[in-house]
Amino acid sequence: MFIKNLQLLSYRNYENISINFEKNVNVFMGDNAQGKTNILESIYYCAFAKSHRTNKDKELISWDKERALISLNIAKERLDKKIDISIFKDGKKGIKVNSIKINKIGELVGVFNVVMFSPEDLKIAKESPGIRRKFLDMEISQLNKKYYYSLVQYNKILSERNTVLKKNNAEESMLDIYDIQLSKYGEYIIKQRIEYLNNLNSHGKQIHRDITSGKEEIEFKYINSFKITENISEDMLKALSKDRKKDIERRITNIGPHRDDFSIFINDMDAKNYASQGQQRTAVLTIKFASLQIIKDIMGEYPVLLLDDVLSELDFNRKRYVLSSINNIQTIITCTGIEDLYNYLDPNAKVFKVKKGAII
Ligand SMILES: Nc1ncnc2c1ncn2[C@@H]1O[C@H](COP(=O)(O)OP(=O)(O)OP(=O)(O)O)[C@@H](O)[C@H]1O
Repeated sequence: MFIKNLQLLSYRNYENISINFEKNVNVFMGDNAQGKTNILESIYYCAFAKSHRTNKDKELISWDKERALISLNIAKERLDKKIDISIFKDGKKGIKVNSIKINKIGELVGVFNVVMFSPEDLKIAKESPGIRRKFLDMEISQLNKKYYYSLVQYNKILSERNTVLKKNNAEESMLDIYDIQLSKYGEYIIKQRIEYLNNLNSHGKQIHRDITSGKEEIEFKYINSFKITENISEDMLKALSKDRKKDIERRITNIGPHRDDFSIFINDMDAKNYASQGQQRTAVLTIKFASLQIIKDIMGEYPVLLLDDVLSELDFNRKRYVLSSINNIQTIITCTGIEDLYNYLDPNAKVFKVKKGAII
């Protein structure tokens, strides 16, 4: 799939712009704080109805305006799609797909697939488990609606369970009901995450060898917050029951997929503790390129790749790997200069200059 056109109205520092994209490589070049990331952010928003860098939608609306509008025209192999999103100051949003209003975000997720690589993604390799869970949840949700809905349900039940735990004298009969429901959704979530990591291993291992010229082996391993066997929902139910006293004491649910994690091993060493910054960056690059392949396998076509200011941080070989691996993948790159990319850039690449919310 590829984006044909993007229109922004009152979106951050864009008053009213329309951009026609090249099918392959598009580069947005400009000094800092001119509006390059804002373009990628608005595209990402059309995939998840969420910004990649803020939870406060209000920030996306131009300061002196009441409403922002994003319109994205996408060419897909089967049927072209048009996504229109209005974001209002009071936190509400209106979403249309092919001019038909949708009521649930779940109906949007998966319509348009995207893989974003931004400097914040380095946190996947080195920071807390929540970042890695978020990565898994976003990636799997865009491939599998049932996963998205299961996650929404799981989080709702979890929050209700935690509310009961926060009361003095937690009502145990309520906890019994929540435990059964959590275990049912929990099993599905864990199974899908493990399957995703299997896919990440099957693509990522070769990609990582290619990027590191065979010097490094990578492996991804799911880490459960409780012991699992063939029957995960039963295991989870038992673990919740075993931890009930602790949960009541601490007033929070201590096990479940909301506490799981995954490890990245590079040459059998946990990247979180032992990898250099360069190795962590390469591991994330591998994850992103493997994600592209997983989406292609499942959805039948490549997603759009968004590279936000990450090329300048990569060394010569990695930069070359990226730019030689994006044939047939629409890629939108932001950077402050392209001198060092010229030799590898697709000759048909379209270069846009961004200056103070205007595109040249
Ligand atoms: N709600 C808003 N209304 C108007 N302008 C905004 C709003 N939010 C952010 N901006 C402006 O957008 C600009 C930042 O844009 P962006 O984050 O896309 O920068 P960038 O070109 O990617 O820069 P860098 O290279 O530093 O990452 C700033 O000038 C900021 O003042």
